[in-house]
Amino acid sequence: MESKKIAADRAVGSVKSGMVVGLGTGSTAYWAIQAIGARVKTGLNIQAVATSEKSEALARELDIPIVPFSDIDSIDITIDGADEVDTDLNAIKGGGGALLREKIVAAASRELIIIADESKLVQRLGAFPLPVEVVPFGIELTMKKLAALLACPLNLRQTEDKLFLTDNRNYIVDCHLGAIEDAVQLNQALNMIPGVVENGLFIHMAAKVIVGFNDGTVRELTNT
Ligand SMILES: O=C[C@H](O)[C@H](O)[C@H](O)COP(=O)(O)O
Repeated sequence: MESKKIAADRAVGSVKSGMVVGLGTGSTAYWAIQAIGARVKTGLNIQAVATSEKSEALARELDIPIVPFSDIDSIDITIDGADEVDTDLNAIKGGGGALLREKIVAAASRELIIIADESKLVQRLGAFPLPVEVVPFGIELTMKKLAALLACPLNLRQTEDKLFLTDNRNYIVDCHLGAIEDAVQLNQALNMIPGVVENGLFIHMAAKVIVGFNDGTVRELTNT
């Protein structure tokens, strides 16, 4: 918990009054939303958009002003977690199923900051199963296309005895790829399959990765 929180606290230092802020999803983004909430209570004046129903509910509890997308032109900064991140600042996201909304918000953001504890840092992406969001219609056909492309074990995500549903009422297929050779090509190939809405590869999207370590230190990774 502490290493997630220190990364989140460092990232929230970049949030300034007047900004439109994208709120990420997950147990690391939770700490960023808490830190933003604490600053709102002491006068930080921002507008926010959320990447999941859960993060929106948390933000509202903390009195962070959530605005509809129709009220904003762009997003100044988004702070979000990741399931894996490499030293080129590429990431796998979607362990919590929020990848589609997260990618839409990240793509509309001037700056995406990924926050993570040290366990998320990897040399090569792919040990974490890549989440792919698919529409329920024709799921069997879409999974056959995924199997043909990936040739790896696929899991249609379940929670208890039910299929997991995203906030967009879609399914998640977790793809057990192992080390990904060419993430750019894979990202494109996955999104070409009809029925696939989006996948959890965030390639060349993050401007900065902030990593919290168990010894209490924080490291910032940038591409510059
Ligand atoms: O769908 C969930 C998101 O992509 C999360 O940001 C990601 O799974 C990391 O979550 P956590 O910070 O809980 O490990």
